[in-house]
Amino acid sequence: MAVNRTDATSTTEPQIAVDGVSKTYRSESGPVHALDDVSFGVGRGEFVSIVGPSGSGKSTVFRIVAGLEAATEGEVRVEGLPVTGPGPDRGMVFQDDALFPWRTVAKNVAYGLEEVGPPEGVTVEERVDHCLDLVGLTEKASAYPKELSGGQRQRVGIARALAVDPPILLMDEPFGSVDARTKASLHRELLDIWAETRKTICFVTHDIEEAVYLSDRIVVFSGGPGTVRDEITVDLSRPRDRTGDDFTAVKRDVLAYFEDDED
Ligand SMILES: Nc1ncnc2c1ncn2[C@@H]1O[C@H](COP(=O)(O)OP(=O)(O)OP(=O)(O)O)[C@@H](O)[C@H]1O
Repeated sequence: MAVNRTDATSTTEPQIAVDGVSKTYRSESGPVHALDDVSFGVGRGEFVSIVGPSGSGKSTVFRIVAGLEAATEGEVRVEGLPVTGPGPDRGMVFQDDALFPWRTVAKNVAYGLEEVGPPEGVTVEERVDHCLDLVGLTEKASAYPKELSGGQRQRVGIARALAVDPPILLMDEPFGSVDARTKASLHRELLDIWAETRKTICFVTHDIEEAVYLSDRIVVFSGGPGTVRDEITVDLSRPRDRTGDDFTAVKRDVLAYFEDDED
């Protein structure tokens, strides 16, 4: 079950509310304080990126929002209801595409639908076809993951997350391991999908240019333990020109937070 329905709060709060979240891991070498009193919100239909140095808790907060990990203190609410585990309201895309090698592309995309069923009025096959079309992989439906490029595998991961039609897409460094050119085309495709589906996207990256290119807003983390250092609204029209003066100025603003970081 995704949420605990006994604790609904005000409807005026953002769709995703990360509220005073701290996280301490218990490891063999002692406790690791990964997050300290982290709060931020993500509005419905918004594209928000979390950036920060390595080890600042970006993946940890992602996993807590996804419901894969519990907060030590504080809570995450989605639509006002505390997250207690993963749910079909939050699709996840990871850096490691985590596809099933023994399943075809179509069967990988169908995976989540086998549990929750297709959206009303369509069959599993129609839904899979639609999602493969969204990511431009229709002709690879019968291929196996090993027959795909890294960028194509990430597209399958996105199609799989979209298949159950979650209102929220959580993405943890999804393009971290693809080359720069593929990354740029995946960026354009993701923005097209976002514009078409109006999903809320929460995106973790350490690539500042990627964050400025994609996001409405950037939440800047600082490390040791992870805290929210600032939030930057990216007030640039789309499509964005990575070489433009405005773009470069925002990038410089975000970079400035990293330059005086100890990391
Ligand atoms: N399962 C775990 N057990 C113990 N410590 C952990 C665990 N997962 C993460 N940590 C620690 O928590 C801190 C935050 O890690 P996290 O992976 O969230 O950072 P990050 O910002 O995503 O880093 P990166 O950009 O390098 O992926 C780090 O000090 C890390 O070593």
